[in-house]
Amino acid sequence: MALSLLPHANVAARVATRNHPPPASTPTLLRRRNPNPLQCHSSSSSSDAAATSTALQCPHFQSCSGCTHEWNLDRPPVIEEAIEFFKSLGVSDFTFESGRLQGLPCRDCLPVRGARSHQLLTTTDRRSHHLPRLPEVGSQELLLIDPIAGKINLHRINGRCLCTVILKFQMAVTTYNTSLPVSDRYQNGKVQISLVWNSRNEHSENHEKLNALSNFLWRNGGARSSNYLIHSIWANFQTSNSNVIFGNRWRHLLGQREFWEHIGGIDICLDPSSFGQANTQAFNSLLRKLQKHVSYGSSVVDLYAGSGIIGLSLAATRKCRSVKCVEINKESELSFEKSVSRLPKTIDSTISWHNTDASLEPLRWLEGSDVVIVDPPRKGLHPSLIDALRHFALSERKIRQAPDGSIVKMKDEKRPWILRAREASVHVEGKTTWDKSQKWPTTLIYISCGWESFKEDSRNLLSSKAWYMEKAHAFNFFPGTQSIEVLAVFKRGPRIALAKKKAGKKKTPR
Ligand SMILES: C[S@@+](CC[C@H](N)C(=O)[O-])C[C@H]1O[C@@H](n2cnc3c(N)ncnc32)[C@H](O)[C@@H]1O
Repeated sequence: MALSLLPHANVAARVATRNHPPPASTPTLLRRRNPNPLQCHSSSSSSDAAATSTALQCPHFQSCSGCTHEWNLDRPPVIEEAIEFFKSLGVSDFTFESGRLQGLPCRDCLPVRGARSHQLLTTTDRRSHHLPRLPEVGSQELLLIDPIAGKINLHRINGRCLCTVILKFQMAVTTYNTSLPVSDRYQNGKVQISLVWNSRNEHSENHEKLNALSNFLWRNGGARSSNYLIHSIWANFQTSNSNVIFGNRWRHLLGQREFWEHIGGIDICLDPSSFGQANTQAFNSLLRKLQKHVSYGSSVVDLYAGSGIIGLSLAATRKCRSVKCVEINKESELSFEKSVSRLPKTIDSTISWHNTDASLEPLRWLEGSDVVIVDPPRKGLHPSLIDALRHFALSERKIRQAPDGSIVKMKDEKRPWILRAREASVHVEGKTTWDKSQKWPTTLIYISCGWESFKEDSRNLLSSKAWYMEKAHAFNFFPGTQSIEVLAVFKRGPRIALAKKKAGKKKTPR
């Protein structure tokens, strides 16, 4: 079934890797969680068994463009560079959690091209080979998809080619089924399918193909089928030729409307239109680590917040006095609202979600919080936000001297979209009234999925000595790739050497 779609040279290079598994070595730095059962039972710890347990074990490796290495998945090559990078910034206790290595990612969006193959919709594509497999269907009269290497091949539905009507599809797996023991939930996940349709809306021509396709999928994988694997089917309408993944119009077609996950200690609702992390388990580990870096009762601003998972999880687990989420995608608002509705009633936190561009007026969003969280897209932080982070950190004395403790200039703003953005789209008031005296973040937590942009942003932040980096952790969100997810904690001010700190302590009179 796997088709060789890569250029020849690329395939040859991978064959070479496959033929020579490197010796299994797990440096002390690399701590494995949920080790593969193979490894647990190998008290003889033969190097073969160890090498297998950290191998990709994917039949599509040679034909799929998703993964770059097949062996030692618990130590992606980029880790060597990361160790050196963090050491150069004064962080020598950098940690890397490799987590579970096989069958993890829960979300992917793949383009549709070409026409070949004989499958309904399997999930044996790049990075998604773990997803529950949908039944294979031999009929050539129906939709046939082969999601290898991101190239999904459509055949025909009722004799007509579909390639011109469907652009791509997104699949997301929910493991939220509280009637199952936690250990069984992953294997029993259900798939939410979003079909990105090349038309303006559900009434445009081709709508009968959309209905036929979704009904076909539902009949074969929906709640009443013997292979119940599909959680829901959505359509998105997108006619643009640009790189934009989704259009603005969404329609829920079949199955359950709400898609829930339990991450970071809370229930989270994720509509297909809002951002969702691809590896739920690794993201959960990241959130657990992040929570330890936020003091109880902090005020938090969560920039690039998506549907607010990070901020809401902190509100619940760190009893934050306030959480402000800032996100540019309006579609995430509904998911945020639904998640707020399931927060424990005991939470006494003022929570808000603002639909705006975090790079406009960044000082306004930073003011009044102890902790700022940034989780930007791959390209990293906006220059205006980096400037703002450096600016207030360097202007500390000026801030203290300002009569109202504020350095945000209150110009007479008239632009309606700025004024609208200042108002929270969602606002939940806490019960306790806190002292609202002005303050500025002393902790900056940077979550990054773009290693190159992260390095550059870190250098920019640190160059003025406005911040120093205190801790750094990385997580294996996509085993088999060079991609790592970084969690870095910065503290305001210049780094105070440990020796100096100790010396200072001795002098303190008792
Ligand atoms: C990597 S995602 C993180 C989302 C969220 N923190 C999470 O973990 O689910 C980046 C988010 O930044 C949002 N974003 C991109 N540019 C933005 C901007 N200029 N201002 C605010 N949000 C932005 C995207 O829409 C996306 O939801």
